[in-house]
Amino acid sequence: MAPGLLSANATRKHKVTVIGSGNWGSTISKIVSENTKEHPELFEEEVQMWVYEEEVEYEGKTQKLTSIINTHHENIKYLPNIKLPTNLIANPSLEDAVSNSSILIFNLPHQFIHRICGQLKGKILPFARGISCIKGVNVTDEGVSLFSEWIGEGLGIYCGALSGANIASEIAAEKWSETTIAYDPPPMDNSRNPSRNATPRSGTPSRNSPRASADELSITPLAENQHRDVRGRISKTKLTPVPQEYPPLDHDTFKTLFHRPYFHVRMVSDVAGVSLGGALKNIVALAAGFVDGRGWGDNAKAAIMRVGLLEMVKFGHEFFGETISTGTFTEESAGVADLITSCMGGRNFRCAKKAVEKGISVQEVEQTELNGQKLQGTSTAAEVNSFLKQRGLEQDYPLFTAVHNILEGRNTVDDIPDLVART
Ligand SMILES: NC(=O)c1ccc[n+]([C@@H]2O[C@H](COP(=O)([O-])OP(=O)(O)OC[C@H]3O[C@@H](n4cnc5c(N)ncnc54)[C@H](O)[C@@H]3O)[C@@H](O)[C@H]2O)c1
Ligand SMILES: O=P(O)(O)OC[C@H](O)CO
Repeated sequence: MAPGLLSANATRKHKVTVIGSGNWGSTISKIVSENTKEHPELFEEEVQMWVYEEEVEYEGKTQKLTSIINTHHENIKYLPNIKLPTNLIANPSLEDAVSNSSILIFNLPHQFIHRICGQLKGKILPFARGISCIKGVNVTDEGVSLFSEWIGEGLGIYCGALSGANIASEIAAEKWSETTIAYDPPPMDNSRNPSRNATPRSGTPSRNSPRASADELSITPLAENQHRDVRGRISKTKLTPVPQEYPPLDHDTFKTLFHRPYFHVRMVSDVAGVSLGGALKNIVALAAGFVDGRGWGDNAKAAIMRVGLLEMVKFGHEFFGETISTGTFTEESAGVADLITSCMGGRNFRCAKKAVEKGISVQEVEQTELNGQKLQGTSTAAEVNSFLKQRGLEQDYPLFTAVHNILEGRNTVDDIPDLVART
């Protein structure tokens, strides 16, 4: 960052907490800890990582995972053989880990986020800002929401999203990759340096959108105390501005926090597109594993990716059409690139492939092969299916529906070609 861009009033530094310490949680913690150390003008050097405490066997003794991480600087269970920076502190207390943190990075399997957010209510700084690295969707009776919006509304903060073609083990080994961070800074955070967030809001209002009236959408200028939710509506959440004593929380600051020579960041504003791409590609990756496990080869896998991408874009436009940009799916790491890497080597792909090869369930492979790591595709397939079924739309998403039905034993892999034939 050019020093001249930093506000002259910035006397405080941002404290960063990562909530979650799995395979990706530990990798992202490594990345941000390297950057807080390199940028003391913006961030406190020490990074907190909340760890769901476990007892693990290490050097012939049963020990707490947090104490192993803090002593040996390695998460031996979820990210073995990778040295973690010494300024990264593993903390088993959620409340203590988030205390006084102005940047909260949510990075845990989506099945645990409800309970964690419930525990965080009232415990975080009112002006904290979040980045969700979670790949999943939240389905309730009212509809489907993204974790970025669900966290933001639940905790009364603004929350962006990070997602991309990011298999954690490769990034932890510092092999080059790209990612996408979507952050649409609330104007109140931006007023000190409006030119610093040059990326325009992407996406165009949908004509068929039932959710937001035209004058609510991004064509309407916002008042100083307003901001938009991820669907482009004027948000009902009342935000507390980031105090002037802190460096502004904008695209430049977030890029400085996450960008590494081996982890290239592109900043965009389409939070819905970035969040949705990361969630839906996990369903497609299961399908890719199914056909690969069946021995059908690369042509079949490419067909799965083509159909899957179409369903991802269709879902985005149909349910988040107000703001979502097709370009997020077709041009960003969070879209097509994540789809490809996940269908070639992700955990969802690998477990689905092995399940077909061995004639057992994907859940069984997850239990026996992943050493506590969690698949996101199986629950996302069920959640998306329940949402589509309630609306009578299963037939409009034949691949998503086929994946759920195969997981449930109602279809087999051999049915896939006929089920997706019209797409
Ligand atoms: N691993 C990857 O390559 C990768 C890459 C990009 C994004 N992601 C996404 O990142 C998110 C986090 O995944 P991950 O790979 O870090 O996790 P993981 O599957 O490696 O680890 C599971 C985590 O869940 C924790 N946990 C277990 N039981 C718990 C409980 N009851 N309450 C709270 N936590 C509990 C464990 O301590 C562990 O940290 C997911 O949404 C995933 O899709 C993963
Ligand atoms: O291993 P998966 O299937 O959870 O996918 C990992 C990442 O999301 C790939 O970008």
